[in-house]
Amino acid sequence: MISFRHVYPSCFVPSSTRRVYPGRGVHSRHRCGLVADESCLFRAPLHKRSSRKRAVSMKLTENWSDAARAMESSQAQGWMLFTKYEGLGNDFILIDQRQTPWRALNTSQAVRLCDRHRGVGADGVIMLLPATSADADFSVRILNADGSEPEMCGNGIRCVAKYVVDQKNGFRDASATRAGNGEIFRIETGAGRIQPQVLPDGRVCVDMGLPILDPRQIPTTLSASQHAGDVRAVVDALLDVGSDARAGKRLPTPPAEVSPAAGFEWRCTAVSMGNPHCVIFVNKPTFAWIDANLESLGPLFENHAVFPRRTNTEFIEVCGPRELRMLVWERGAGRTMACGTGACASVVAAIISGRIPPQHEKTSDTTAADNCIVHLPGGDLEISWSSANQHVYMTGPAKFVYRGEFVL
Ligand SMILES: N[C@@H](CCC[C@H](N)C(=O)O)C(=O)O
Repeated sequence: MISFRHVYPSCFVPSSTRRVYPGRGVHSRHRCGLVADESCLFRAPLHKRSSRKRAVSMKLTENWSDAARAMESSQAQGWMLFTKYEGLGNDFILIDQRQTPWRALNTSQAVRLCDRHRGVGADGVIMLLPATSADADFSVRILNADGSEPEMCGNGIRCVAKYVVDQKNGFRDASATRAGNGEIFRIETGAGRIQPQVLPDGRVCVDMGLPILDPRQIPTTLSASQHAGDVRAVVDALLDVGSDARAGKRLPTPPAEVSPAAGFEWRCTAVSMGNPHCVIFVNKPTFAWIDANLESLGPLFENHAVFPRRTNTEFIEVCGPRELRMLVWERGAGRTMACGTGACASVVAAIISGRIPPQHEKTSDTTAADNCIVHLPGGDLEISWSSANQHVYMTGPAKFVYRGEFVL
C-alpha cells in the first residue's frame, strides 16, 4: 500500500520569495504539489497557450501494475512517460525510449519541459536510446534546460544507472537507497562510452574516462601555458571577464579583499571531460562574492569569445589538503546545485596547477589514485584520478524523485 503525502502548501512558494535552487520534488506554482512516500504519478499537460490548460491534473494510483496499465493506455493517447531523478540536486527528466521509440524532443520542447514555472522543471532532459554498437548496453542523448545538446553529464549518468536498477525492481522502494549488485553499464554518450556502476551502498561510481587538456579539443582559443604529462595545457591563463563597460555595469564593485578586483582579470585552467570546463581558483572572500553575483558573472564566462562552444565554469576554493569547495555556472543551465563533470574537471585542474599535490606517480598499481572530496551546494562528490589508467572516477548519490507523464 502506497501512502501519499501532500506537500502543498509547503511547496507553494510565491515566485518573489522562491529560492535560487529549485526544489527536488514536485514544485510548481499550481496547486499540484504532491509527493508520494514511495512513488507518485504526476500528469502534466504542457500546453503552449492557455494558462488555464496548464493546470496540472493528478492521477493517483495505489499500485504499480495499475499504474503501468494506466500509463500504457495513456501512451496510446500521446502521453509520454517520464521519470524524474536527481544527483545532489542536479535534476533530470529521464525519458526511456529503449523499447518504445518516440520522436526525439526538439529544442523548444526540452525548454518547455525544463521550465520550473510552466513545465515539469529540471536542469536537463536525458533520453535513453538503443545502443548503436555491440559493445554498449544503450546510449543517451542529453539536452540542457536551454535546449542545447551537451556531450556528457556526470550527475545525469549516475541518475540513468540508478534508474535502470530501480526499473528492474518495478520502482518499488525506488526513493529509498537501493543497493546495486555491482553491475557495470556501458553507456554511449556524445563523449564516448561511459561506465557507471551502482555500488552495494546505493551510490554510483562512474568511470568518466580521460580528461582532455589539449586546448583545441576542449575547445578554447586560450594558449597552452604548461606541460601536464605529455600534453600542453591551459593552466592559470589570464582571462579578462567583466572589465568592459557593458559587463562592468552589470557587476557590483567587489570589496577590496576580492582577488580579481584589479580589472576583473581571472586565472583560468581549461579542462574537458567530454564537455568544456573553465576552472577558476579563488580565495574565500572572492568565493562568497561570486556566490552573491553568479547570475551576472556566469553568463560572461559561459559566452566568452575564447570558448567557441561556450563553457561550463567552476569557481573553486581549496579548503583542505584534498578538499575543494565548488560553485558552478553550467552552460545551458545556469546555476545548478552540482555538476559531476565540473567536479572531475576541477580536481584535474587543482592537481595540474599544483594546488593539490599529486599522491602518486604513474604506476601499474590499479589501486593508486589521487583522491579528493568536492563540496558542492547539493552535497559531496568523491573524485579520484587513477595513476594507473589516468581515468577520472566520480562517486556520488542518485535519487528517484517521481514518475509522471506529459503531452507536448
Ligand atoms: N550537470 C552536468 C553537466 C551537464 C551538461 C553541461 N551543462 C554542458 O553543457 O556541458 C554534470 O553533472 O556533469
